[in-house]
Amino acid sequence: MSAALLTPAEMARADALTIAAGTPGILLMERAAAAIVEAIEAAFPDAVRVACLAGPGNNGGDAWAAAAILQRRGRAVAVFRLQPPEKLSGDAAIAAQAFGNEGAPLAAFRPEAFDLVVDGLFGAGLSRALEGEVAGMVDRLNADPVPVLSIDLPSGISGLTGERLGMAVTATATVTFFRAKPGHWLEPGRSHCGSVTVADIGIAPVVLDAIGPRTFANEPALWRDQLRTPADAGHKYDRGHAVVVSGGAAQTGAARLAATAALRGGAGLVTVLSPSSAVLVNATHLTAVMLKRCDDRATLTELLGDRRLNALVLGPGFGVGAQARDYAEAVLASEARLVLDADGITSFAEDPAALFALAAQAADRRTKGEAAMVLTPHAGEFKRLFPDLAAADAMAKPETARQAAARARSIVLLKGRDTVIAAPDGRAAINTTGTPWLATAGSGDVLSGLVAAALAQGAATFEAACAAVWMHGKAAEMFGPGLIAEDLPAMLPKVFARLAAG
Ligand SMILES: NC(=O)C1=CN([C@@H]2O[C@H](COP(=O)(O)OP(=O)(O)OC[C@H]3O[C@@H](n4cnc5c(N)ncnc54)[C@H](O)[C@@H]3O)[C@@H](O)[C@H]2O)[C@H](O)CC1
Ligand SMILES: [K+]
Repeated sequence: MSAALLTPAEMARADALTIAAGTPGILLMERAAAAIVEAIEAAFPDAVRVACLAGPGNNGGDAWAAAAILQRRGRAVAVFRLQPPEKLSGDAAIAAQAFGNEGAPLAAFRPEAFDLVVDGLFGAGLSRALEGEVAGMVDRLNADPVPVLSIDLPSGISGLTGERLGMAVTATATVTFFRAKPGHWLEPGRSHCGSVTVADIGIAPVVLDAIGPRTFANEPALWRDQLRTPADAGHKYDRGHAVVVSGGAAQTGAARLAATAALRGGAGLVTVLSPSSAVLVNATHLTAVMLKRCDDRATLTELLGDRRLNALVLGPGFGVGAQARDYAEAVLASEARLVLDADGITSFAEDPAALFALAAQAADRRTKGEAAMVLTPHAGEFKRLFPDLAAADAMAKPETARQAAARARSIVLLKGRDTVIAAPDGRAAINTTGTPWLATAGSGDVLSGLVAAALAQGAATFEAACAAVWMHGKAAEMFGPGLIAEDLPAMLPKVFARLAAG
């Protein structure tokens, strides 16, 4: 469960359970402070003049406690605080008292006079936008090149949604405790954190049993065991047979990108189903990927009668309209699982409920009612199927995707700089890989193919989507700048090697 993310409320519960089990809060604070200092020693060994900014609560308490340790280690430390020590309460008051002096008012802080700034203004307790002198100070701090280490969260960032409340500190590094929060992985919070360290401060993982986290960082631990390598599988049929439906003669590239990705992603066999008008075009481009003619729903239904064809991608380059709806219905009536993307999604914009009903029927036929469909919308396509959820912009992205997944009885893979994958049972994973270069034509087609590859191998539907998103992003990271969609499938061998290396 190391991939579990805790909301600020769940984190407070973890604190409370730990304190109730006998660990004094001040000890947690001292361990937090020790972790902060350790991160400073590692990342900023030469910082002599350190400013610790202390807010009115326990985030500030962490800053006072860290200042005391830094001072004992010979660094020139100055505390700038929103409240004088006598105004503090609880553990923060204890930590402030333990520091040698009462610090100076925040207004006296000048970033340029320091080698490092420790941001202990607000953390999990941030409840409204930064305002007044704090807002002005954060502005000045962000404008200055001095490195910043934020405690728990960059002040101004919501731990739940990653949103900036008004404005927020831009940190070089962030040290959080026990488990990361959604705000460390969701934009813009992710971009404000710099490098994130999750420190162990003695909270026992057993508290997670009581908390029951439902949000995860999308790391291989979530799904690695669901992928099959040729070693596990006896022969190619054991790794399934993915199918991609091609568009007409002028729109065949998207399907081939998805098909190539499905093959590279580990499906044992891949077939492109092509309308007669595009068979020749597809045939001239395909080698290991097989090709079959398919012009209507009856043919598709007959082909899917062969249950070895167990995963199908519909949408990329297919065209918006009734045939897409017909084909989706045929797949959901079969034993194959469906990846519905692009035009396939848009074709249901007039009647999303019809799609969700088909998906629910398909799920009801599966063991444990497992989702039979993965929807892979970007924000615009998401809005076509879930206009009300897309409009609820105060809702955290994992929650938006979760509600959509429950409504659609499908896995919702909501693409973006911070892609979120959600399941009808409430689980949501925030992706941790990728680069801005992925915003290029055809990148989504490749992702759909990778989802189909994992489904073909028999991975559970949620884990298949998580694995595909992680590998898609890792392939982009490993390729580097100048990426185009065609470059991605060829990177998969390196991604698999990285996965095998652990
Ligand atoms: N999680 C752990 O194991 C530990 C967490 N620690 C640290 O505790 C903070 C959370 O402390 P808390 O007192 O609940 O909240 P904050 O310090 O983040 O906020 C203080 C206080 O500020 C007020 N406030 C909120 N928003 C604003 C605003 N925009 N302007 C002015 N004032 C605001 C509000 O009243 C808050 O209560 C956590 O982040 C960790 O750093 C433990 O110390 C160590 C273990
Ligand atoms: K902070």
